[in-house]
Amino acid sequence: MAAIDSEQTGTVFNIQKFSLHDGPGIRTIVFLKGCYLACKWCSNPESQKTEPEMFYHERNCIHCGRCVAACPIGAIDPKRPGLIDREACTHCGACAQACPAGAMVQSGTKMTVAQVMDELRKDETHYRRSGGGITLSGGEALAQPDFTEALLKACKARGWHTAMESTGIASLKVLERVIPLLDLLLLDIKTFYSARHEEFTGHPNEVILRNALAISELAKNIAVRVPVIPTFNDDEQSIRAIATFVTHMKNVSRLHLLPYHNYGQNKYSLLGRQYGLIGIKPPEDGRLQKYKTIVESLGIACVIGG
Ligand SMILES: C[S@@+](CC[C@H](N)C(=O)[O-])C[C@H]1O[C@@H](n2cnc3c(N)ncnc32)[C@H](O)[C@@H]1O
Ligand code: SF4
Ligand code: SF4
Ligand code: SF4
Repeated sequence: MAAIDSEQTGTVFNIQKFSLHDGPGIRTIVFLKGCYLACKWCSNPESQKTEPEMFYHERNCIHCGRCVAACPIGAIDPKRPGLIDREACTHCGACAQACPAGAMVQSGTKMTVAQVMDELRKDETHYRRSGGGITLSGGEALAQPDFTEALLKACKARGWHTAMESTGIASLKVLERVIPLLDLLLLDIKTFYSARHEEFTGHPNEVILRNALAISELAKNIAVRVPVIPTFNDDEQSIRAIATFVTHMKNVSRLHLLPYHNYGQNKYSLLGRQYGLIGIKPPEDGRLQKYKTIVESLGIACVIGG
């Protein structure tokens, strides 16, 4: 394996330890910032922009004005600190550093591969004992290809199991560098229909579908994941179309149906944004069972949930 670039830098917004999801055993999930899509239901809205962003927790705010004084460009409203001119904001982080109350909190920080590895190594015994490892998530880890490649190489050099949650959006060159470093790829296919994809995620899906076929030649083990989102793809035709597409892919061990949840909804207001799917309820269990039967009828193992 080529030399590992431990000084490669990426923007990370969370390192979540002791996860029992997103791969086998006990895992650490490394969440990277930046995404090509903006799915209306996304539970990690803070992942979508590449740069660090500010969460404003109104209930913690003591209205001391320190963030306003610290901001070098006057982007924070003196009367309502939650009103940040997010277009003008340069992501310098001075407001969060000045806040004494944990009301202004920065999401996203630059880290080197060496710094992330220092964190991951603390749980190495758990990975070894449980057959676990690390999972890259986001955002889209492929949007930071050099960092992702260097981090995966560092993990493989220690013999850890590696996984990545992804939409597979990247150039073929990037895919060829990154995908072979994974023991498991959790690959989202959100819908087969491009116009519907564009309406709900901001982008069409031709590249995603084309890449999925290319990836399936490169990957050791793919678990396809379909977030089942009412008003978007929560119908038999949509699920059958995805599953039929998956029959043309190689190295797929199973397809997961992920029921919609609204766990990330409150984060939208903390970021000064509108949630795109207000009032939508998770799909009913009976419908999910029906979709599972459809997927299995095409010869694909199917699991409801992560
Ligand atoms: C946050 S995404 C990050 C990885 C990558 N961007 C993707 O979409 O595959 C991780 C997983 O969460 C799922 N997800 C995001 N928001 C969800 C929601 N509101 N309900 C159910 N699943 C959701 C995605 O479909 C994906 O499988
Ligand atoms: S991150 Fe910097 S530029 Fe943006 S609001 Fe805070 S202090 Fe102002
Ligand atoms: S520094 Fe923190 S507590 Fe003070 S006004 Fe700003 S957000 Fe509120
Ligand atoms: S692709 Fe993933 S991270 Fe990006 S917006 Fe959609 S669910 Fe969120």
